[in-house]
Amino acid sequence: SLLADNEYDVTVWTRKEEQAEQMNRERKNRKYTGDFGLSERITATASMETALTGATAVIFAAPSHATREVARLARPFLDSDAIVIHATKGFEPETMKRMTKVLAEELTQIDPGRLVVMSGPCHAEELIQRSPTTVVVAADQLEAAQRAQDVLISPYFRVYTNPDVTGVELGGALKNIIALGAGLSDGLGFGDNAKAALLTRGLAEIARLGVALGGNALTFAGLAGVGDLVVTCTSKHSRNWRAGYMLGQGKPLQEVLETMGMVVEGVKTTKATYSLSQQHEVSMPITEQLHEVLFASVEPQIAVGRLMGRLRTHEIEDIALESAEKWTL
Ligand SMILES: NC(=O)C1=CN([C@@H]2O[C@H](COP(=O)(O)OP(=O)(O)OC[C@H]3O[C@@H](n4cnc5c(N)ncnc54)[C@H](O)[C@@H]3O)[C@@H](O)[C@H]2O)C=CC1
Ligand SMILES: O=C(CO)COP(=O)(O)O
Repeated sequence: SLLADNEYDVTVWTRKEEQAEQMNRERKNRKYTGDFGLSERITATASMETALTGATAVIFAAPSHATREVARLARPFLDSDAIVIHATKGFEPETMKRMTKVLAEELTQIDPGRLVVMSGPCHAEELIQRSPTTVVVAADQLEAAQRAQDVLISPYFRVYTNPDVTGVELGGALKNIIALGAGLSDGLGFGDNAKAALLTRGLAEIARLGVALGGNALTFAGLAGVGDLVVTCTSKHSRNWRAGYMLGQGKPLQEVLETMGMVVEGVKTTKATYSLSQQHEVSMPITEQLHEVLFASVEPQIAVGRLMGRLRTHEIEDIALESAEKWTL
């Protein structure tokens, strides 16, 4: 809808023929955006060839576990000059690869430096209402990020550029873990103090892993870091928060995922991130305890006790070290 407002003709690809037919017939995407009317500029199709023939800009927005499969379907029809943007927030589950890596491996006709990631605080439910929204686009090549910015920017959608592809992708993926934790905290009946703690200490561990994997620390203070963390931990639209809330109320994971019926990226991301943190020897206590709750049947209350009872430590190690003389560390 944003692109249609920007006066582009838009083709939405969906794997389900009946969904494409319903969208074209009723001019609504009932399951996902309810009664919101779709612009005449939008057409849906289940044919990748129809979707991509003549396309100058392509946005991949499948869940992370499906991105490789969708990219493989797209490869034969994608023009090598097209600007390719992805909006997926997660890792490939088995390989723990970031989405630009997966796309680079599959879309071999596209120069990897021109692959763009879009991330930041943006719930579709609000964007479709044209509520003011800001995001960041990152690519190795500035010209690619600027082309994406050009296509997407609108009076209600402000788009910033950033050269830090790694940081922007990691911020978008890792915030989902903390959103699960924030939901869980609310589901357990804890207050705003607990949620603020999760957000702040969550950001600290996101940035620790992000920097270890090559991201810029400042990116995590931006839209793809703290911005997305705030929206996803506090919004009623957040699926990850809602899933966490149900877990906090004592529902088993399988039941939570079935009730949601939509992708909850944070679950698979917790597994992948826990492995990455072990591999890179980065301390991620919140991720570790959430991993225990999700995959080792540890009771949330026990996990909270373990987090609160950890060995006492400095808030910011670097500042403590700078003050070593004063403090005689
Ligand atoms: N919903 C939102 O506001 C935002 C979502 N995202 C990201 O976008 C990605 C998708 O999320 P949503 O659209 O919200 O999820 P969703 O669960 O609402 O929709 C996912 C769509 O992907 C389709 N799909 C699932 N497996 C597929 C496969 N193997 N091949 C083709 N299509 C497949 C489903 O049929 C469904 O239409 C996620 O990575 C999410 O983090 C990013 C920013 C905002
Ligand atoms: O990434 C999002 C908003 O920026 C969507 O988050 P949820 O998956 O938690 O709904």
